[in-house]
Amino acid sequence: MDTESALFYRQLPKVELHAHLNGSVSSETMDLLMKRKPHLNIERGMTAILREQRRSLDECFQVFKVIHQLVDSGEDILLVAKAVIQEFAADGVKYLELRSTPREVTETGLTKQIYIETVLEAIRQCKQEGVDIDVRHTGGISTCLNRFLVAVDRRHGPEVAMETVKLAEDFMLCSGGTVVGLDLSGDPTVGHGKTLLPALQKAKNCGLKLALHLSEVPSQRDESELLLNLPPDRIGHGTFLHPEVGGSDSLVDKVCKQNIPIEMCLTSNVIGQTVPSYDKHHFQYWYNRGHPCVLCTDDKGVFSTDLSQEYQLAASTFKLSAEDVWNLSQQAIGCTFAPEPIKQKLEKMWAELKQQILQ
Ligand SMILES: CNc1ncnc2c1ncn2[C@@H]1O[C@H](COP(=O)(O)O)[C@@H](O)[C@H]1O
Repeated sequence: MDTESALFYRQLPKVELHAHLNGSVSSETMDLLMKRKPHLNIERGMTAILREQRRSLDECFQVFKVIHQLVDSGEDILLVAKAVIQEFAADGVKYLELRSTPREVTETGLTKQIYIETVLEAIRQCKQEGVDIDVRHTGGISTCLNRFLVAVDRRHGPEVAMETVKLAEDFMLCSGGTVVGLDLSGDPTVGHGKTLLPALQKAKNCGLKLALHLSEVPSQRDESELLLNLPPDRIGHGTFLHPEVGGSDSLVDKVCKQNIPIEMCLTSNVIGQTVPSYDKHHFQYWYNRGHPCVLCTDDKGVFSTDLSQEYQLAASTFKLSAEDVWNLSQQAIGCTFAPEPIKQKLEKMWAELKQQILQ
């Protein structure tokens, strides 16, 4: 990327809606964690995949297992969550919805409750520190607005999913609006979404927004048919929804009629080889239909990317003008799970920055 366009993408105000906390840990933070736990013998190449490399999805999921060994206490979670938020903010992200799967680790005293509380504490501290810096330097907002989605890992089955929904509901009610929704993620080749329907339905009924990974691999057509009836509020990936790649018109109809935004993660999909190359990415299909598409990073640490690079990649691959790129980043505001006043605040921020950045 030449420096001038790199600056444009960095300065572009952005919204990040699909970021898994443990997949987003930077190599700098990983180095710190590895130093703290030398007995694990984990090296850099085990926690991140270079942009040029290709892996099977299964190999990508092995990487998360390694990272989970490094991040296994409340102290670790506070460290990674704060660092990830600060890195997104430094990349020009103005609003971030982080997602993470609460875990329990007996040896360190970590419980799922403490896990979520710690992420919320990290968000609180970043807000506090951001405000402080803002006051001292009067230099614009130095952190981003944050919301949190509690993640259900599909591998753990329906009972754990139901427990997680209950936990998410409790936190939605006592987090002052920070916990806004539920994510369904995990290895898409494991389990079937129909067993998770009661938990997802319960989440929806209690007011949690649903961001569901759908059709990330080709075998999920029936599952997507079923889950789209809920319906979800956003779709993660949606790589194999349309008929050209083995999806169906019925799936496309459901997504379009309900106008469900799709979170798209170019680098992640190409490295994980669910998409053969950038120019074959399904972004093109949905963008050409005028459907709301939100560019996201997925796992910026594991896939060695950041949101500025994802915008730059989409622009160069699909020949988007600066105005198109601007509209894409602005459209993402409407796809957030933020309440109306926050959306208005973001719209105002975009309007104020437009002249300065697009000139
Ligand atoms: C590559 N595409 C993907 N598809 C599905 N699930 C994914 C994912 N990338 C990440 N995760 C989910 O996020 C977890 C790591 O972050 P947290 O420990 O929750 O913060 C992974 O274990 C997986 O469940």
